[in-house]
Amino acid sequence: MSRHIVVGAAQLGPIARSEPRSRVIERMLALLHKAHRRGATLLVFPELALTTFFPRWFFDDADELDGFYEGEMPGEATRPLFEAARQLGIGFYLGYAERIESGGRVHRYNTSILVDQAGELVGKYRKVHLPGHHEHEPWRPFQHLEKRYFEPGEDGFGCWEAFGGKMGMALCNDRRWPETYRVSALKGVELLMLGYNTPIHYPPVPEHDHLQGFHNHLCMQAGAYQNGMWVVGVAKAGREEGCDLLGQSCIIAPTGEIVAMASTLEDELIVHECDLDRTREIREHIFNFRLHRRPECYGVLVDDDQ
Ligand SMILES: NC(=O)N[C@@H](C(=O)O)c1ccc(O)cc1
Repeated sequence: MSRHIVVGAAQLGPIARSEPRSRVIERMLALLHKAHRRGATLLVFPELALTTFFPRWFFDDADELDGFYEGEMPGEATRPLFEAARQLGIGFYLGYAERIESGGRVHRYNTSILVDQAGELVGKYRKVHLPGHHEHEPWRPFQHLEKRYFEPGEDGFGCWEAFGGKMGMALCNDRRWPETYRVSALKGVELLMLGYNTPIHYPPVPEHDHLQGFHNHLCMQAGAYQNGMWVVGVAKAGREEGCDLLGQSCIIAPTGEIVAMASTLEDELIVHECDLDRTREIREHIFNFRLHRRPECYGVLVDDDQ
């Protein structure tokens, strides 16, 4: 089987709070068809791709909050995406807010799924590194209440055999953490998909606002190179409900080089043919984990007593 995958990154422009799921799905279907025409067999959508980035508001009303979550996947609104995937033979990664009831309790996660070219679910990932805060902080111009609205995923990072390779998933803030890439690489991941919603303004440290684009690429390029993997980072971008979100969606080679990048803050498709065997240029040489890694010196990474 060919080790080349034509991958698309489907950046989304802003989604208004009032925009119905059906309209967002239409936008996503347009990108899916376009990606198919350009030969892609895998399309990566952003984090929380079906709604506006709702953690920017404090909600008192549980029903209003629940309106942003999916109780089933596929559900009524998202089924057309699965059907198009099957008809066109193009798989996808999708980020969404997941609400489940289990053990008599409600659980909410910031989740992504991987769907194959037959429209079948391959895997699910629940965000590990939840940023932001838990309580309402009225001093902020907008909230970042991910810690309130989601539980951290307990399954950690995975590796899914699909599309002729080994695929990994992460979400937004995960991309800033080296452990995300290293754990994924140790599990064999060759291509890591990653959706994000990144406000340009960072209320606790506004001195860093002008560095958002730099930090975005810095961590993903370093993660790709230091672990010899392809990274596909996909934004929800533009001015959404008065909040500016970073764009610059990109596809990064295992050498750390950006090989494709979005140039707008709107719905935009970028495509690249990724040769999964290029992971070997790095993994069999400079970052040959078996030969050069020294885990006996890294104990403090996982054990606070060392
Ligand atoms: N959706 C996200 O995970 N966004 C985060 C990121 O871009 O890393 C993030 C982290 C802290 C903030 O105050 C705002 C946004």
